Formats: sequence, C-alpha cells, structure tokens
Amino acid sequence: MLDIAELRSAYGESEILHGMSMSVPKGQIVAIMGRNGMGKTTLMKTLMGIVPTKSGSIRVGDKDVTAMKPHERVASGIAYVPQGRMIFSAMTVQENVETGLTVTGEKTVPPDIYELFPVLLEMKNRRGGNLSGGQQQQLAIARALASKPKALLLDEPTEGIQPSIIREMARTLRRIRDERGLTIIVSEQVLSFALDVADRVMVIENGEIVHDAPREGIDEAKIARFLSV
Ligand SMILES: Nc1ncnc2c1ncn2[C@@H]1O[C@H](COP(=O)(O)OP(=O)(O)OP(=O)(O)O)[C@@H](O)[C@H]1O
Repeated sequence: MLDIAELRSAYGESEILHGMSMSVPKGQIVAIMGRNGMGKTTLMKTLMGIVPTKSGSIRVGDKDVTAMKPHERVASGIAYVPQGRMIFSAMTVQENVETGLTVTGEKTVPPDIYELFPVLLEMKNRRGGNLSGGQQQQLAIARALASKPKALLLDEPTEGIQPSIIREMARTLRRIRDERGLTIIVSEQVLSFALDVADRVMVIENGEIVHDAPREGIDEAKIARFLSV
C-alpha cells in the first residue's frame, strides 16, 4: 500500500535519509522507533512532501506521489498528524475537523468520525486550544481522518500524554485500522505503546532502518537496546 524505495532527503546539503526502502501493506500498523534526532520526523515530512525528496520514490497504492505537493499527496490518500499535533487553537473543534474536508469536497463532518471520538462531539463548539493534550491528539487524528486517507502517519502521538490515554489511543488506532483498512505508520519512542499498537516494529538510526521485525515474537530487549544506546 505504502511503498518507499531508495528514498533520500536532505535539509540543504545535509542528507538525513540515506536511501530508505520499506513496503507497508494495507491494514498494517508499523511503529518506527528511534532515539531523538535519528530521522523519524524527517521521514514523515518527506512522505508528506514538506521536506523535498532528493531521489527515490514514494507510492500510495498504485499512485506515485513523489513529485506531488503536500496537498496533492493528501488528496492521493496520505494523512499526517504532526509532532505536537498542530491543531488550530483559536478555531472550534468542529472547524478544526472541517479543515480536513477540503480534499473530499464534503461540507459536513461524517458522523463516523465523531463516533470514534465522542468527546469531540461533546466539545465541538469549544476552541481547540481549550482541550487537554489527549483531546487535542484525538482532534488531530479526527482531522486527519476527515480527508479519508488510505495511509495515516502519526509523529510521536504519545508525547506529553498520560499513560491511561496512551492505552486508549492504541485501542483507537487498531479500531481505525480494522474498520477502515488503513495503513498506519507511527513514529514512537515509548516501547510499551509501540508493542501495544503495532503489527511490526522498525528501528531507525541515522536515517537508515537497522531493524525490522513482526510484533509477534519480537525481541523486546533488542529493541530496548537500540533505544538506549
Ligand atoms: N529543519 C532542519 N534543518 C536542518 N537539519 C534538521 C532540520 N530538522 C531536523 N534536522 C536534523 O535532521 C536529523 C533528524 O531529525 P529528525 O527530527 O528527523 O529526528 P527524529 O528522529 O524525529 O527526532 P525527535 O524524536 O527528536 O523528533 C537531526 O540530525 C536533526 O538535527
């Protein structure tokens, strides 16, 4: 579903991704783990077209999106929940979710989005900035789902969120995957969340994938070593 081949990207002269390849099938949840500065955010931004691709290719289903602008990639089926969530604080919850509708042409938020996140329906007229961290994360995911993606990218969604809410987020992401057949890529530093949510765990170091293993039977100690070095 999401196929990345020999992907290289850079900030100016400084190359961060050095020819990364991965193939994520429909309905799979992949956790991309790695310490600070290893390239997780750069990978997400390159997939979205925010950081330019130097070479290599990105395909969503049968579409090559490598040369597309970010909004065209969203229309082609990739949605992104950035690190820090980046919701619009001054806009209401409903207005925030509606910003995700621009590529679908729908005028109103589909009810199944509020079914996933009932708290957002209760708070739909509140300003985004008045929500708790966990509620803002739900709002950011709801906004991303409003564009009806095939692939959903989440950059460190657990950052600054309480453990009980983190467990609920893992359940919600699996439910989204099950109900919508989405492919989900989540970058993460919290091992317990990655093990809870993912079907497959990858580790990124210095812009390269150094470990790739199915969740089932995973060597947790080995992953922990990568994260602690
Ligand atoms: N705008 C930028 N300009 C230049 N270099 C950058 C920029 N953003 C990130 N980098 C560098 O790219 C490398 C990868 O950073 P990136 O943010 O992708 O890592 P990360 O794994 O997401 O880390 P974190 O967990 O802290 O978000 C780092 O060496 C970082 O210093």
